[in-house]
Amino acid sequence: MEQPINEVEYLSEFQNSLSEFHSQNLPSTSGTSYPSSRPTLRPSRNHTASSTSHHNYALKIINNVEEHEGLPTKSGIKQPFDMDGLKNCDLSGVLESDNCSLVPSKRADVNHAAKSYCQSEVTTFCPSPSQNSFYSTTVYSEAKESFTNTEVSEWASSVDKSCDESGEVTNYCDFNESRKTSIYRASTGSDATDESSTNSLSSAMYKPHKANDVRWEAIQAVRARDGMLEMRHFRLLKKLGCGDIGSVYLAELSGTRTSFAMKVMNKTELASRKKLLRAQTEREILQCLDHPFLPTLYTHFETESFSCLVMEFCPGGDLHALRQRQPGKYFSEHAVRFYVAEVLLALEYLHMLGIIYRDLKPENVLVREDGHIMLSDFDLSLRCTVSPTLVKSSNSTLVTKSSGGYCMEPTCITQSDCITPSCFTPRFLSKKKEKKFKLRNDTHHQVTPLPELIAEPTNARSMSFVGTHEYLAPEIIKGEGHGSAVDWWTFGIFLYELLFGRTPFKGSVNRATLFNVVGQPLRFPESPTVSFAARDLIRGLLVKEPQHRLAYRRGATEIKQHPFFQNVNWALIRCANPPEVPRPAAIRAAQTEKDPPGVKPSGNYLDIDFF
Ligand SMILES: Nc1ncnc2c1ncn2[C@@H]1O[C@H](COP(=O)(O)OP(=O)(O)OP(=O)(O)O)[C@@H](O)[C@H]1O
Repeated sequence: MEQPINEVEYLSEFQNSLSEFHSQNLPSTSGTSYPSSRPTLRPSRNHTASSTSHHNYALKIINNVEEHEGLPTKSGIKQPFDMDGLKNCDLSGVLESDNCSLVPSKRADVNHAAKSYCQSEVTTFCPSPSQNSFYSTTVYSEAKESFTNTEVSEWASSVDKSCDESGEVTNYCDFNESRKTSIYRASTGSDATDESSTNSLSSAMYKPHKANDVRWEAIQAVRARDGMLEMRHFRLLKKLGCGDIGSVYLAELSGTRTSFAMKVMNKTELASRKKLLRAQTEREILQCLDHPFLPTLYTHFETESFSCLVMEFCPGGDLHALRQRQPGKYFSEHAVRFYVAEVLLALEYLHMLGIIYRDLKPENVLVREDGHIMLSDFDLSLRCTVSPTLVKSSNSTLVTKSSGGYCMEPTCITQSDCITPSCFTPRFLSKKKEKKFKLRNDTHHQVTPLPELIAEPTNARSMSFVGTHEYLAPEIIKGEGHGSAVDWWTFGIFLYELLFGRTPFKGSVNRATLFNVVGQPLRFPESPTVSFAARDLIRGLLVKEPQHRLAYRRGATEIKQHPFFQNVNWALIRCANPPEVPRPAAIRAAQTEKDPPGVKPSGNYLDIDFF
């Protein structure tokens, strides 16, 4: 057996060799430098001060618009901020806690609805038993006010403290027992804790859709041999990037030829920056995901100094970089349809689990080895309860039959001009069987009413000021409290950016951008030419009042039914040919080449220090 290593030395040695490498001033690996990623706004560490400053900042934008060059005057726009509302809105304590309201819900209904929906496979993938237990172990409580604490006891105690200090928070926080602690307990104690060794985390081990994954098999084999995974099992090959709460490394599971992305977070730093909870939220969210367009957490382990998340490695870079490489720096409508359709399925799945993503932007959409996407970065996500409702049921026999079938949406039988026909039939079917399959499906569709499940956490509310300037929804900027509709706003901005190569409300500076989001109407550039359906979808999504926004009530279901997606086969999109597949040489380069010199970590941490 290999000798255990000192991971602090190991990592610092690795960092040193990287700096040495940088100082040699070697040419960039890619030869192309792209504009750095747009930083994400995060709640400040000081809740009370920062919450006030957010709103002061927002109010200042409106009250002092005259100061701002090139912006319309105050009289030129409707007063978009509710001053009285803000006065009455004490945000202390709720800012960083990301509290949300809990929908009173009957456990049985939830389980039944979720189960029926899973059987139908409308979303392609269903929550595993761990997710079902997510619903069933939730402590439901009726929220007196808009906010109910959903965080761990560690957090509750710090909020309690601020409640004592401010004396006002209790009006807004209706604490219930920590449901997080009842589902996943944070591993804080021991030096080396692989999740497999922790009972409370064992549900996270159940990933039914990973059965044939070589990486999963390699991990399981090491577990079977050594008991649990530790740092010594991995060889860190290169630094992939650096985020707000940690650095991501390309890592090889020693003795296997499998690569992973390992997010390494320094626990002392997390604690001193009060980011432990964010890190824990991200880990807990990753643990319950099992979806083709979302990251797989292969394992998590803790060492004395670090908390490490081992995820799937995406060698294709992100959509932000990929867009820069397109002619005109925008994607074709065909490619856009593919990417946004996959993102939509990922968001739908997240909402079904009560997770509001809140940080959609091309930088967070990574490209897998096969060209399909993976939504990454969950440290800003908001968790809340969701009450799935089966609004349209179908004959149970047919639903069962369909669960083994391929296609549930009425639109999916039409041949597509936007996504190659190969995606409409499973790859493993022969031509003859394909024909039969299509016939059977056609008939099926004519007679089978589709079940429709609404799993939109419509009642969730958070007051956090989080996101990326160009992607912030108006309700976040205005501090009105926001819910799942923010994901549909960002989805609209994302769609716009991929189609036009820029976001719709970008101003010369961040202040101007925020002002434009709130006060400026949506406009489309004359070129490139984009279909009416695409523009209509964007118009529906970029409605400033969340309650009038497309998908506000019925979530992704509404968007999937829009003509822009008319011919998309939702159930089989994961078998579709992606617009671009990373070339083997590019993959090899991503895996073997060292970092280019002077690479600045993307996604730099940006506190709201400019307020
Ligand atoms: N699974 C992955 N495969 C390949 N690269 C990855 C993977 N996950 C992250 N990265 C790279 O590592 C960088 C850091 O990722 P991380 O999720 O920690 O933060 P971020 O998204 O950049 O920023 P933040 O979390 O601060 O918003 C990313 O920019 C991305 O380039």
